[in-house]
Amino acid sequence: MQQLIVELGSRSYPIFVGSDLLPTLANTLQSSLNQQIFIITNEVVAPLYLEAVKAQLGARDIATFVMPDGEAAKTLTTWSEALDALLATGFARDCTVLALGGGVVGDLAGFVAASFHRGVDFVQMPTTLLSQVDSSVGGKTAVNHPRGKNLIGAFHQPKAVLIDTHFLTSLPSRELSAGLAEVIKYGIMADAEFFAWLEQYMPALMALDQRALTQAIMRSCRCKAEVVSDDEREHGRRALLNLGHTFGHAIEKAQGYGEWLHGEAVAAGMAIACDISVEQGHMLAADYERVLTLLRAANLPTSAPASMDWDEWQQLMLRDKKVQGGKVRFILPRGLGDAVITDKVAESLIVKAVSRQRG
Ligand SMILES: NC(=O)c1ccc[n+]([C@@H]2O[C@H](COP(=O)([O-])OP(=O)(O)OC[C@H]3O[C@@H](n4cnc5c(N)ncnc54)[C@H](O)[C@@H]3O)[C@@H](O)[C@H]2O)c1
Ligand SMILES: O=C(O)C(=O)C[C@@H](O)[C@H](O)[C@H](O)COP(=O)(O)O
Ligand SMILES: [Zn+2]
Repeated sequence: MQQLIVELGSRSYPIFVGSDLLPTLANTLQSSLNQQIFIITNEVVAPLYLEAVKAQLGARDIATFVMPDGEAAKTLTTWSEALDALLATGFARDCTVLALGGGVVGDLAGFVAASFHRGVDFVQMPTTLLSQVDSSVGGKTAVNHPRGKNLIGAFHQPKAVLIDTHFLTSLPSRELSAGLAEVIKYGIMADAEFFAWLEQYMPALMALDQRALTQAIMRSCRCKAEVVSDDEREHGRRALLNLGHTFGHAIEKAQGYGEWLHGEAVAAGMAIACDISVEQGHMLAADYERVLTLLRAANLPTSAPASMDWDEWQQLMLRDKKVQGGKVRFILPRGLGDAVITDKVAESLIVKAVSRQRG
């Protein structure tokens, strides 16, 4: 098992990464779990892993909320139902909310933990690649709104994150690819060497090679942890983790939550951001081609759906949480391993980039 720490002073927490952590779960999480544990999971993950997790928690008081599957369930309605179930347990403020599932479960459970009794302990057991490399770390919790993605939520850091790569053995390949989009994101925005490593190891990652997966997860979590430690509440550089998301969130909303997976939409969004950067004379055309090649090697889309017109793009992007003074702020790469936050992008470049079709 490997471990790293998200440094946040008195709220610092460990991330444990390994390939068979379930049997020693209680030991590993001993200091992070309370006596009363409210597990939030979903209808797909529960039959696969819930009993095994409960069996490891020993003589604790355990209650469970099983939510519907999918992005469409990341709503205030599900959040409210989870809170009803939690209130019905009679659990007190010293309970732990444990998220067992992908990013949808984690984001919703985190918001339940942030709001129950004004905030209780939260532990993440992410079961998708995307949640293991990104959403379980950093404390962004949220639900979607018909007007846009993640519009309602809170910052609420977990007490611990337990990443078991064994979970990935049951993950559908489309979901694996979606997770790889966020992995590739770290390479583009912050780490050119990691990007080159991914070019070499993408076939191994797609084949679920355990060594390669562990390395990719560790490097991704290290990158995210470092950014979060530096700027927990996104006053500045944390926004770089949003590379591809201004476009991606617009795609997810426009297509109907769950039609495009989050990672797929982010992949297309990153291709658009790189395209703009090339047009602005920053990213080299050759590096842009490397990005497209790597996204394709991970079976990810590299262009937006043709059905979206410019009015829809504009409307949706203006609801992005990075908007300041009525201006949309974009995360644009300057080259591989480097990105900036900017509101200085000619509209014509954006129109061109979102409507360019590459198949
Ligand atoms: N909070 C953050 O910092 C952050 C970061 C990135 C993404 N997100 C959010 O995360 C969400 C996407 O997360 P996701 O990609 O994990 O999607 P998801 O949670 O919908 O999981 C993907 C699918 O895989 C299933 N699944 C989960 N674990 C499985 C397993 N081990 N075996 C088989 N099936 C399994 C799920 O039931 C679901 O059908 C989005 O809502 C996105 O906005 C949040
Ligand atoms: O942790 C962050 O910060 C991120 O931006 C990570 C993103 O991958 C993630 O999708 C996040 O939920 C997006 O945040 P939002 O503030 O744009 O809703
Ligand atoms: Zn994301």
